[in-house]
Amino acid sequence: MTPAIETAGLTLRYGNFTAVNDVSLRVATGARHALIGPNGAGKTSLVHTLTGNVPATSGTIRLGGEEVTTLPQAARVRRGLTRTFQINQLFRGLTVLENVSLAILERERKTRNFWRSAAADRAVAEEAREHLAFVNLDAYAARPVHALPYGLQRLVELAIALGTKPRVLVLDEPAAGVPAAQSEAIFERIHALPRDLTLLFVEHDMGLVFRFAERITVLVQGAIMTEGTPAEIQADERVREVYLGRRGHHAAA
Ligand SMILES: Nc1ncnc2c1ncn2[C@@H]1O[C@H](COP(=O)(O)OP(=O)(O)OP(=O)(O)O)[C@@H](O)[C@H]1O
Repeated sequence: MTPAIETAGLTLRYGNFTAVNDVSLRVATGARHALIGPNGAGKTSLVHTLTGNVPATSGTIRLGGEEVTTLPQAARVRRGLTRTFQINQLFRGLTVLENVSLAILERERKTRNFWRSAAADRAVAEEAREHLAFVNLDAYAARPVHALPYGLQRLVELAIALGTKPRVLVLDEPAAGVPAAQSEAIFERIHALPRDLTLLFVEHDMGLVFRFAERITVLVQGAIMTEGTPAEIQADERVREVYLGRRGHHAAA
């Protein structure tokens, strides 16, 4: 089966520094695939190139078999590759419902001639409410985003991403900065996403990674060190060494 994402020799340089080094990654359709590695390993840089925030220096990126290497981010989103929005990208003064509705409106405006009408507005609000119900935020729909606790704002990010109708969702530390009890709740919602939606996520908490990932790629100094099932990665001496710090500190230096 054609992978949801496939990169070949993907490289990203910042000046003389190679942040992503010759990465050939395959993410299967419907996968729950985690990207892990010590601080500074290049995880976020790899996400940036995949989603089109930063152009790759060399190599290729395919989305469902179609090459998207040089497409801008918005064009990749239209093809179904979405990255969760960061909190600072939310319209914090607008309500939760308005934020999710805007993502849907943007999608509709881009994909077909979408004339504003009462019926269209109703359809958008209805879909937005469905996404909010999915992340258990129905009760917060009318609140301004800034009034929500941080953990709930992160769930708004997820609802907004769903508003783009993704086929592949890339999540860069979806629960970072959130108290442990709430990060469980965020991952529980991510876990409940439809099985045909491919998930690639960066996560530091190994407990969450081993519970929710089915496939794990380990990145060290910009390159793939190994890839495997959670059991394989857990048993891998080299991975342990990286996380115990010796090579990890070196990598982060
Ligand atoms: N815009 C930039 N210009 C120059 N170097 C950068 C830039 N962005 C990141 N880097 C460097 O690239 C390396 C990889 O950073 P990146 O943020 O991708 O790692 P990471 O694995 O996501 O780390 P963390 O787990 O700490 O978030 C780091 O050494 C970082 O300092």
